[in-house]
Amino acid sequence: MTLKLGIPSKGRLMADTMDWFPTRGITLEKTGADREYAARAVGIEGLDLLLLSASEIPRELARGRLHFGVTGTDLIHERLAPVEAFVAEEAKLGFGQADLILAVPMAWTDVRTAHDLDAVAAQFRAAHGHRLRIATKYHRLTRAWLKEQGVADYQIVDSQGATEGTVAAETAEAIADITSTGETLTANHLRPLDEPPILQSQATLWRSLTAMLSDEEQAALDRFRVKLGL
Ligand SMILES: Nc1ncnc2c1ncn2[C@@H]1O[C@H](COP(=O)(O)OP(=O)(O)OP(=O)(O)O)[C@@H](O)[C@H]1O
Ligand SMILES: O=P(O)(O)OC[C@H]1O[C@H](OP(=O)(O)OP(=O)(O)O)[C@H](O)[C@@H]1O
Repeated sequence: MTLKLGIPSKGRLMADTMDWFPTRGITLEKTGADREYAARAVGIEGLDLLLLSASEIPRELARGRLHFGVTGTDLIHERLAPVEAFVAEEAKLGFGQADLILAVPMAWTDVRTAHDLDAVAAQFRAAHGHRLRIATKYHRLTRAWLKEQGVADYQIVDSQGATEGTVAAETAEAIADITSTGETLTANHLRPLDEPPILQSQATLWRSLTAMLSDEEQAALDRFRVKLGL
């Protein structure tokens, strides 16, 4: 058996990951056809490279099917609890920075803080016949943050993409999502609450704490960490 490293299979996160490893002496190369999810690592023995969905990497690390994985802090914290039971952070990679925030319509000029949101949420059900809806794919992190802030009268609406569009589509009144430049929020007439982010995320290299290791894999793991200067 060989050591398994999972990296995001598409987009900026994959490109930036492929640029980061050569700076540490390991080259990651796509192999096969253009759209084939196949790749290999050059410059290190006994390391299999797997291209996976960024959002599935946390689960594969937790199940011990990957020894190492690159994905965002947001996805790890959303999907694994407690994080430290499943993975150890090996290196922050310095890209993929984004904040998980809660945003409301720009027109809600008097909703600036979590406290304001709580006041609106409390009145919302009486006025509209249903609880205030918050669209997000970050269910766990959003619920935990709202609880901490004392906001109770809301419901989560699942949104796996184009979350900023849900307010205009009238399937939610507020959203919790990742933002970096803020352009998507502005374009969709949304504004983050004046609160620190729910979570600050960046692309990170994680090591599985649950993967069983043969002697051979342990040796490959040690070589990998030394090569990366970890
Ligand atoms: N605008 C952004 N700027 C910086 N990082 C971002 C941005 N949007 C998403 N990310 C980060 O990229 C990572 C992966 O996000 P992405 O949405 O591509 O995953 P995914 O949709 O789960 O992937 P897949 O479609 O393969 O399942 C997350 O950790 C996220 O924080
Ligand atoms: O603040 P900004 O720079 O505008 O970036 C924010 C956007 O980036 C991400 O979407 P992405 O395109 O990665 O896909 P998604 O909608 O599937 O999450 C995120 O979900 C926001 O929609």
